[in-house]
Amino acid sequence: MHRLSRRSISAVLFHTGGATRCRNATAPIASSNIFHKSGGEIDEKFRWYSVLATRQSNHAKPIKPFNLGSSHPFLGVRYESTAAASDSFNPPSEKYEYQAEVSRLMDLIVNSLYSNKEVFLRELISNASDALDKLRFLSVTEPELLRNAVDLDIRIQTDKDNGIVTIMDTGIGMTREELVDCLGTIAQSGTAKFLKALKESKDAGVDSNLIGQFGVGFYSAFLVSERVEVSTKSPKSDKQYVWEGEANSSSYTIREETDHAKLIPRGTRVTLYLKRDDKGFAHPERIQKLVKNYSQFVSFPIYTWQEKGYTKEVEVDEDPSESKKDGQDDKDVKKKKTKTVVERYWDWELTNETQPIWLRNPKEVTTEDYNDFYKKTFNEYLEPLASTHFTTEGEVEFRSILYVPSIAPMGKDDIINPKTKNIRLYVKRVFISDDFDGDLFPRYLSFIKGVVDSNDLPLNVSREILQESRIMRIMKKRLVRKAFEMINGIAMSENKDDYDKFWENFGKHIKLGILDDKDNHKRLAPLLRFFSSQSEDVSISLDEYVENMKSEQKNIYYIAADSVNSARNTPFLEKLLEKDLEVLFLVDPIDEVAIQNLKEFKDKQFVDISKEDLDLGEKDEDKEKEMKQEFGQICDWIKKRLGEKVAGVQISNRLNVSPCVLVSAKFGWSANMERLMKAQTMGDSSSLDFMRSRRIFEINPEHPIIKTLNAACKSNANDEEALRAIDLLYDTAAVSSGFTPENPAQLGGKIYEMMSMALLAKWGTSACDFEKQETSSIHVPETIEAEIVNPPAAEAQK
Ligand SMILES: Nc1ncnc2c1ncn2[C@@H]1O[C@H](COP(=O)(O)OP(=O)(O)OP(=O)(O)O)[C@@H](O)[C@H]1O
Repeated sequence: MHRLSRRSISAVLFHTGGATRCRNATAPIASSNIFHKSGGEIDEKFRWYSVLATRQSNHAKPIKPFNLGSSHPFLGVRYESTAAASDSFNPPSEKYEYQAEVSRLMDLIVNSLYSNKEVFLRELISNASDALDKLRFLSVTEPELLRNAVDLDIRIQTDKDNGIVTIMDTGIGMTREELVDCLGTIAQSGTAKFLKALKESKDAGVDSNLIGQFGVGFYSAFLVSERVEVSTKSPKSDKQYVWEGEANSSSYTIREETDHAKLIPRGTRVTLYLKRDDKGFAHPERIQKLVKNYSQFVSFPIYTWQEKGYTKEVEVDEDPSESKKDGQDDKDVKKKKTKTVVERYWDWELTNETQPIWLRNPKEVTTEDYNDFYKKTFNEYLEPLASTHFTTEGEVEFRSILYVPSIAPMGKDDIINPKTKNIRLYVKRVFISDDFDGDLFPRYLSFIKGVVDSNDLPLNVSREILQESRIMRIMKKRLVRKAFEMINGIAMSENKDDYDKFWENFGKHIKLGILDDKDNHKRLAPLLRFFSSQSEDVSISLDEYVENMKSEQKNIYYIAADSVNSARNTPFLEKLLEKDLEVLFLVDPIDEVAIQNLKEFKDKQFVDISKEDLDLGEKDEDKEKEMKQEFGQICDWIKKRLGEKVAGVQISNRLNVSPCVLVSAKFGWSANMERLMKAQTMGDSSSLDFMRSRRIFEINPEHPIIKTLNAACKSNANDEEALRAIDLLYDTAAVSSGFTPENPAQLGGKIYEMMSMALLAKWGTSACDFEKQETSSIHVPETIEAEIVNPPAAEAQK
């Protein structure tokens, strides 16, 4: 008989010119049809045939795990490689090109990803489970979809002799169009994410962990298979179709299934013809182990085809001459002799736990179970930071398990993207949706993952109905409260690292919550963390700050800056450090707005120490009066010189080292905010001018510069040098107070000018003379040398 190899099949291509479906902008391949030569003996062809296990024993009767019903398509069937299989005539196949991305992915899967191959089973089971979910969901409004009375389950059968694994489901199946759409293109997020992560991966080689993290969906079948066949029947179509693809091929074929032995009432059968080195996956025990490991929490029963055995007694024929005793005849001896034998048979075995974990009693579920469920449900690689399992009763009843992931989602946009598919909503165990737009959690808590199962919502619920639903609103409130309890649990935990991790990953979300959710300020505020003047390396909570407050201290002080380093060195801190008052350092751009929104914590007002009217609780009216008398004139003189640049000049109560500082108006932008707003205008900050807050110039009356200027003002208010010193003082104060100088080059010029004046005064020689001198011959007088080592300004700073 003519033997037709697969290679020769693909070579037998006939151009028919018939209608060919070809998608994705790839050039249509000429309508090529593959004919399986009638009567040809083809190795790879397998036929389904029924083998009902013979169960004769009345001893250990095998227990059937469930009643399949006679119409079940997969009842006790197994593959057999047989030549007789090719008797039927296969209809023409249509050939399609994969979308470019799929080709790239396939190439990667086949040629680069060697480790973690076993995830193929997880991916295919997950697809089967999704297909069953879809069917169950649609059948709520279209009960006729379930007209073929087959159970909703997944069955995995192996043929270890031939290296074949088959995953079958009775789910929604696919029409011909859906086959092209789903198994030739990448539209869905998981695989697209994988490709993106791969692209972003710095090293040119492939990180084998990525596949474990993301999965590559259906295409992972090619991790282990040289050929994949998907035979599928949708209730929307009268016909069953077969998709066939090979590793290392840029195209696939689709044909109609005509072999009656292979027809199924509904669902999908994925047949994997394993690569030579991967045939080990076709061992029934290995598949069983993988199902237990990866798909324990799939909410449909998963059966695997297992060899079983039971013992029975059988009679043994013996040689009568050996055992016959006097008076016994042959018959008596035979009757008594039996032996125990093991009878082998094959049957389906339920391999997973079908009661959803959230329906179980929390006391019986271990942390490991929760973590496994999390990883498997959300395709996560790392364990969650925390989880909570609860049932709410009363007005609305629902069960839920929520998780805090251990890392923030990749990509900057995710922080404000509430469409995360992180919450899976079930109604009476039927999966309804994971597509929520802030309906169950506010956007700042969109990182929370979990499942919610309610008996109170209608099954045929649309998004619009969900949004309007009072039940959803109540659910949202309770879920948010539980999420806060869970996060608080991390904060309270003895393991400080956990909260540090949480804060690093989701601190921004919490701050966003302060802006977005006024009603929950009381829950959000204790979660905030900041560095402070007394804790520069370890961030502290507001509770810790309040506990650490001085008895007479009324306010919570803060300064916003671009880094801890700038905050630590700001002149605004001087007096507070001296008085041992703690100051929070707000170094994240969102911090300042968040704190301004919060306004107070435990009845203590937040006070920006860079703003006017700073009250440090030490009012001495007599001293103030005295100071005003002594320095009132210089204040007016400086204001006159600076004109519109400042709204006023005042004697400062916050300085003890610096000569002056530029403070912002109470309700205006701080220097930090001005810098941030300017950065957002991308260069053109003219529109911001009117938004700038008025600035107040504060002077330190104890500082030698101010004292000297005070004397100059009193003796000659028109002294040019003194007036220029005021200009420089203003520019320098602006810089040290965190403002951007208006004219940096001019400021540089002023500093150089002052430097030359100072040098000339000290060295008593002109620059020209200085240049003329040999460096080695410069004589530094002893007194000056001492001053350089320990300059007067430095002494003042001490
Ligand atoms: N057993 C199946 N029954 C019905 N449709 C299926 C089945 N397997 C795959 N599909 C269809 O093929 C599509 C692509 O599958 P694939 O596994 O590549 O991605 P996905 O399941 O959508 O996403 P992900 O794997 O990231 O969860 C699915 O969305 C589904 O529409």
